[in-house]
Amino acid sequence: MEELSAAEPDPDPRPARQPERGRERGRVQERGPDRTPEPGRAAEADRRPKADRTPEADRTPEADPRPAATVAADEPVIATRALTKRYRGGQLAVDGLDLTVPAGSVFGFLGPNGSGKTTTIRMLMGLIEPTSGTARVLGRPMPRAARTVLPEVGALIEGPALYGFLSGRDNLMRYDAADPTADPRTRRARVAAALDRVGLTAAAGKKARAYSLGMKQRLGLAAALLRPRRLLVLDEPTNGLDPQGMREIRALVRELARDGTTVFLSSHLLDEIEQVCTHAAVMARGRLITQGPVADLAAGLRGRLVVTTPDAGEAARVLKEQGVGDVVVTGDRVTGEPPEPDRRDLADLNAALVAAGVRVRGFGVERASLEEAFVALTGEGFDVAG
Ligand SMILES: Nc1ncnc2c1ncn2[C@@H]1O[C@H](COP(=O)(O)OP(=O)(O)OP(=O)(O)O)[C@@H](O)[C@H]1O
Repeated sequence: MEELSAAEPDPDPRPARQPERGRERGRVQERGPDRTPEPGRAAEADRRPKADRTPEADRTPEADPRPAATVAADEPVIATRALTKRYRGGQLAVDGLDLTVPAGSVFGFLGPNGSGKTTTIRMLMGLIEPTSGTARVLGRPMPRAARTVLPEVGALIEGPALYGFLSGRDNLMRYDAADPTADPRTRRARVAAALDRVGLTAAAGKKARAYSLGMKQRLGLAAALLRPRRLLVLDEPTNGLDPQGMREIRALVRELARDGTTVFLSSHLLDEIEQVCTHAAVMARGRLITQGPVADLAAGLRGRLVVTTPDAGEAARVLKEQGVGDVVVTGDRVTGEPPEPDRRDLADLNAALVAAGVRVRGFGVERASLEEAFVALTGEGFDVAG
């Protein structure tokens, strides 16, 4: 959809599909002028020295006139407590969610289709009211503090709403002009900097309808970056992109994070989370399964023993004899569950293989993947078809 859509009166509108994006899944066109934080709108970032800023906790948020940017440095950028959404039809989409997104993290919000990711994001952005529970973004309660919080947040929820008949540059000029706090005298420079940031300078004069999906996503990011943001919320930012487009968006996200912006991105792609994120939360059927640093999520799991050998059959026999479980032979690879470290040393396993005349080319333990962690935690596969 290229045109800005008008706000829908229904507080829980169920999404229209976006045919041009070729998505398999329907979603709301969130970026209507009244419904989504305008990418071009932002308040001045707080420039007071840190020492002048006091923690939020002892203040009444409503009575507090300070901008959201004064949130204490160690306070989570997003914190929800028992956040719950039951849609009018009775569907429990989000069930008692306690989410903590640390400042400075690239936080992956992972879950199969229908697990409640978009519903959570819509509550965080103040687009829909929770049924119960609370959500704080940049230290302020949402949706109550949306007016002060949203200017600090750049959001790309589904594809960006663009005017196809305008060039990329003119689309950004429009977004910037919609920001009452944006100085028109510096508009051109701001737009040029944002285009440069996302690598669209060369294509800035082209009409947006001629942009590839990846270019449209980048233009959406540029719109979100017209002003400095403390938090970027990206809903499935690489969905529908080709591998090159995915790489570009991921590189951009990493770069933004290096500059100190907290990035909250939803995805149903496990490897994307592993590649880009420092932290992650895993959702299934509206409930939080786990959250924490990505490195820790799979660390609790034992990896799989992998032996590469031209003598796979013999190796499998020896490994079973040595107490290795679930031995699987695939070509010249033999894998299995290593015995508990206190029962058998890996060096002894290797020695046993060699003693039996197995020619070992490779021997090691492969780290468990996030996917294995997910399967272990939920007892079910990570089925993206939901
Ligand atoms: N407006 C609505 N009215 C009724 N049910 C809804 C509405 N929006 C979402 N749901 C339901 O709530 C559940 C969670 O949906 P949600 O879109 O939040 O999940 P998701 O993890 O973002 O999935 P996807 O990636 O497929 O969008 C699903 O069962 C969905 O059908």
